This record gives sequence, structure tokens and C-alpha cells, in this order.
Amino acid sequence: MSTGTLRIALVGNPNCGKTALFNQLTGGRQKVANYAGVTVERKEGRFTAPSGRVLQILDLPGTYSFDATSPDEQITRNVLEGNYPGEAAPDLIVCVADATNLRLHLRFVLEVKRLGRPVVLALNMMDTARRRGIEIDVDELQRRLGMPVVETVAVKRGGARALIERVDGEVPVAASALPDDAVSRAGLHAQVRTLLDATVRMPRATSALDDALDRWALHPVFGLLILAVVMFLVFQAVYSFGKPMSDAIGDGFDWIGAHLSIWLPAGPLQGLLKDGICTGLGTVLGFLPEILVLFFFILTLEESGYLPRAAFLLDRMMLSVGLTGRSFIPLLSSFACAIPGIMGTRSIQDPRDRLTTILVAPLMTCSARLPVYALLIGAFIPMHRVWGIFNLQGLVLFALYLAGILGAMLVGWVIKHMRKDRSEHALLMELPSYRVPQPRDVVIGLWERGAIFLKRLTGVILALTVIMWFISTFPSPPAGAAGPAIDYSIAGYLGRGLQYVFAPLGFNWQISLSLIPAFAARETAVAALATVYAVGGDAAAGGLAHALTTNFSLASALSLLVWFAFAPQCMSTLAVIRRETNSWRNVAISFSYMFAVAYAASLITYQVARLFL
Ligand SMILES: Nc1nc2c(ncn2[C@@H]2O[C@H](COP(=O)(O)OP(=O)(O)OP(=O)(O)O)[C@@H](O)[C@H]2O)c(=O)[nH]1
Ligand SMILES: [Mg+2]
Repeated sequence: MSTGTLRIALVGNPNCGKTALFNQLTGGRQKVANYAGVTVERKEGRFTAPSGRVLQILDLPGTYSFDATSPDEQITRNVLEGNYPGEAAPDLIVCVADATNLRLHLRFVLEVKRLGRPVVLALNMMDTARRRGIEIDVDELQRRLGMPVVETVAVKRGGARALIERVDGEVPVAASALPDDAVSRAGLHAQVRTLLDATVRMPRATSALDDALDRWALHPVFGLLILAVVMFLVFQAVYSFGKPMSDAIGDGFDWIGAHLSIWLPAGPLQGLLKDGICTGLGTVLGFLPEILVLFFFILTLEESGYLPRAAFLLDRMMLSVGLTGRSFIPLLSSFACAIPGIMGTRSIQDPRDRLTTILVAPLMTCSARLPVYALLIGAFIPMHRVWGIFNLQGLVLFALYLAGILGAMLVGWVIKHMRKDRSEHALLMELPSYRVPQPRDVVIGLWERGAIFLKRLTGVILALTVIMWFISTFPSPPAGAAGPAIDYSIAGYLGRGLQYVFAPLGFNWQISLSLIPAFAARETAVAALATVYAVGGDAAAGGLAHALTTNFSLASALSLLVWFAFAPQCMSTLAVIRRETNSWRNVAISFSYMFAVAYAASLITYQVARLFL
């Protein structure tokens, strides 16, 4: 047997478990979630089979058919046909099919077979299939398809054993290509029906529990009500569970900061460690629990299968504002970060809908904005109970997220009315089975989120914080200077210059200055403010929140919150818009419309709030 590397590509309809199988085989941590279109890129991993042979595994975006034309499906097609730049066609195709939904998935299996290349069929989700009483005659299926068929359970340890044994053995010979008359669409349908009749016994088409749940979840009135309650509870939870943990971290850093001034002699080193790193980074790190709580809910919802239902419910509403139900999941991913959200739009087929989604995705509140929101809300909004059950801080946070969503709808609506072609597409979307989330996937997802956060914190945020500390400390004030030292530093001059632009929004020079590093990474605004106030000597008692409430009016705080809701997003987002749309023009449009909206909204907020507060 050959000991060379065997190159295997995983293909199949969306949501059949390709990535789960890939992770199981390679020990990878690619994102798995219960909706179609999770994987939008080609991902590669390695794995050594028991025989010692190295298998190189490719995870590919799901594809409904080779006729399909969305950008992610194109990648799969190019890889399989050997047209992907710099890559030969794979040695073996593992076609993954959801055993509970063979009526849909077998059609694609037949399309793959038509390629005339070596194929193994993995019948995945066999655990669910058995539970539902679906019986599959594997030998007969194998005989009729003319390719090896194995059963897998991608989410169970050892659930890919049969597949490993099969691919570690001899490489199957190429499936014979079908004669041309059998490949018309109607021909494929007929073939699938014949295959199903001969090999599968299905007690009923769908699960009774799914149907019962969907009667509520998809109900035009109760469905929307359930959606609203779910979203609302998530934000309440972020405050109720996240806040106490955040406070504990904040207290820890206060303690370290206080001791640094005892342990170290006064001077630049003490200043850098205490005001720069400990106060700046510590303040940002304090918001990690809130981010993790939010993601716990997002990941759980993703795995449950509920999200495509929400997309379905909102489809009508989204069409009326120039988006489609298909935009829902990319937009939801943008709550993590606009970058995966914008990349997720690859599963939107219509280029026009895709562009609209890309342009509004940065309006969704990314997790980098959470520290800024949490800081300002914590400082300015009292911890009241509203109607005895809701806390006011959670309500304000919810309102800010809502502002982003409504802003996106408004912009979508404007774009729709600016373009000539206003046709709408019906939403064709698969509703996956409901599933109890796998604790392992949720833990991996949280771990990945935490790791991304810490990497940003110790990378770009650390670097920017050190720079902020440096420019707020140097040059030292001239001898006999009367004002605070920081007024003579580079930061002081820079901030006062910027204040000309931002004073109408109610921003003082410290805030105006913090907007610059925020453009590289949002959270840095918090670190920058913490550092600038610490260097200025304002944050000594009561920390940053105290420094803010003494230097800052409620009207300015509201205006700043509104600014962060709409302001042009970080540089990396603009870079991704450039890459995904291949156009600087879209970057310019995106930046300028957001700047204009943010400026106008903050101006109105500040001027109105000043009248009433
Ligand atoms: N019960 C059960 N669930 C599974 C199995 N394999 C995958 N899943 C679940 O099915 C869902 C989809 O899995 P993914 O691996 O993301 O599917 P995919 O084929 O990569 O999907 P796309 O990337 O969208 O094409 C997730 O919720 C998984 O947890 C299985 O064998 N049994
Ligand atoms: Mg996938």
C-alpha cells in the first residue's frame, strides 16, 4: 500500500456535519453550528491513520448543487474540479450526507458521483437517524451507488472509526460516471426516489418534536414574541451574570495597581506598569466575563437550530428594508465581530443583497464595543430595577444593540430605494432539526472567543496602550508650568486639536483622543481613557468610572455611546470589506456614510440631552 499523503476532500450539502467530522479527524477547532453556510472557506488539516499513512483533510463549504453559484459554493466546486489556484484535485472525495435527510442529500451524492472520481459516502448523524427509527440498508445502497458507504456520528468520540478504516485501506476506484441522459434534473430526482424506495425505511419524514416546537417558533405572532423575549433575556443575563465577575477582576487590578506604587519607586517604570499596563489593560480585561456570557448564549442558540427559524420569521421584515432572511445569520455573526459576519455573506447568492448586507454588517454591535458600552453604562446609568424585574443598565444595553439593528434597517431601506432594481427573492432555507447543544462545542467556542480577546489584548491593545501612556507622559512640562503635566504632553496637544472637530458632540479632549486608537481596535478606547486619566492623576480614587463621572456630563456620555453605535468600524473591518468586495469604492462608501450618521446622531443626542438633563 502506498505510504504517500492521501488528499481527502469533505463535501456535501450544508449542515450535514462536514466540519464536525473534520474536527473529529484532525483534532481541529473549526466552527460547527446548526445552520447552513457556517463554513465559507477551504480549511486544511492533517491526521495520521493507524497504518501510519498521512491523510490531508480538506473541509469545504457546503454545496446544494454544482449548478449553484454563491461565492462559497464556487470554492468547493473549484477544489473538486482541480481548478483551485495552486492545488491539484483531491485523491479521494468523502461525500458526507445527513442520514436523517437523504431525500435531499442523495441528489448531491449523485452529482458528485458524476464527476467520475473516487468517492466514499459517509452517512452522518446516524445517532439521530436510529433514534427516529430510520432504517438504511447500507449494503444495498453501496451496491446501487457503486461506491463504499460507511456510517458515522461526527459528534461522538470514535464516531468516525468506520470512515477511518475505509480510507486507510485501499483507495476506492473511481465511481463510473453516469451516462448523460441520467443526469438531467428530472433524471436525478427519479434516481433518488428509486434509491430511497430500495434502501431506506423512514417511519415519518420529520421529527414529531420538531413539528411541535415549530408550531410555536414559526407562529407569526408567538414566534416573534418568543424571539423578542429570547434576545431580551440574553442582554439581561449579560448584566446579571457578567457584572459581578467583571467587578471582581476590576478589584483585583486595583489591588495590583495600588501595590505597584508601593513596590516600585516613582518614575517612568512605575508609571508605565501602573497607569499604562495595569490600569489600561486591566480595565479592558475586566469586560471579558460579559463577552463570554454573551457568547455562551449565542453559541447555544447557534447549536440549537433556532437561528434559521428566526431568519424565516424575520424574512418579510428584512425584505421590506432591502435585506433578505439570508442576511440574518451573517448579521448575527457580526455581533461577535463584523469580520466573520462579512465573510459569512459569501453564502448569499445575489451580489446585490450581499453588498447591502456587507454595508450594514458593521452597524451590528460587535463584542469589541461591549467594554465601551459597559464602562459608560456602569459609570452613568444607575443600577435601578425597572418594574421589579429588569435592571436599568441591562435595558440601556439592549437599547444600544437595538439602535444598531434599527440603524442597519434604515440604511438597508435607503439603499433599496436608491437602486433601480427592487425585485425581491423568495427565501429558500433549510430548517435544521432542533438539537441539544453539545457542551464540548460550546466550551470550544467560548475558549476560542476568550483566546481571540486575549490575543487582541496582549497584541494590538497592549501596543496602543503603551503608545498612549508614552504620548500622555512626554514631553514633561517645562519648569514652572502651572497647569497639569498632561496638558503639555503630545496627547494634550493632539487631544485639544481633535476637540475642535468633536466639541459639538460634547466630547472633551481626552475622549476625542481616545477615538484614534479605537479605530484600530474598539476596546482600546477604554484602555486609552483609563491611561490618560490615570496619568493625569484623576483616576486615583474610585477608578476610571469615578474619573468619568467627575469630568463628564450625562449628555456627553450618551453622545459617546451613540457615537460608538454608529461610528466607522475598525481598520480590519474596512480591510475585509475591500477584500470581499474587491473595491475601494465600497470601503469609502462604508466609511463615509458611517461617519456622517455617527456625527449627526451624536450631535443630536448631545444637543437634545443638554436641554433636558
Ligand atoms: N446528532 C448529531 N449531530 C451532528 C452530527 N454531526 C454534526 N452534527 C451537528 O450538526 C450541525 C452541523 O454541523 P457542521 O459540522 O457545522 O456542518 P457542516 O456540514 O460543516 O455545515 P456547513 O459548514 O454549513 O456546510 C452541528 O450542530 C453539529 O453539532 C452527528 O453525527 N450527530
Ligand atoms: Mg462546515
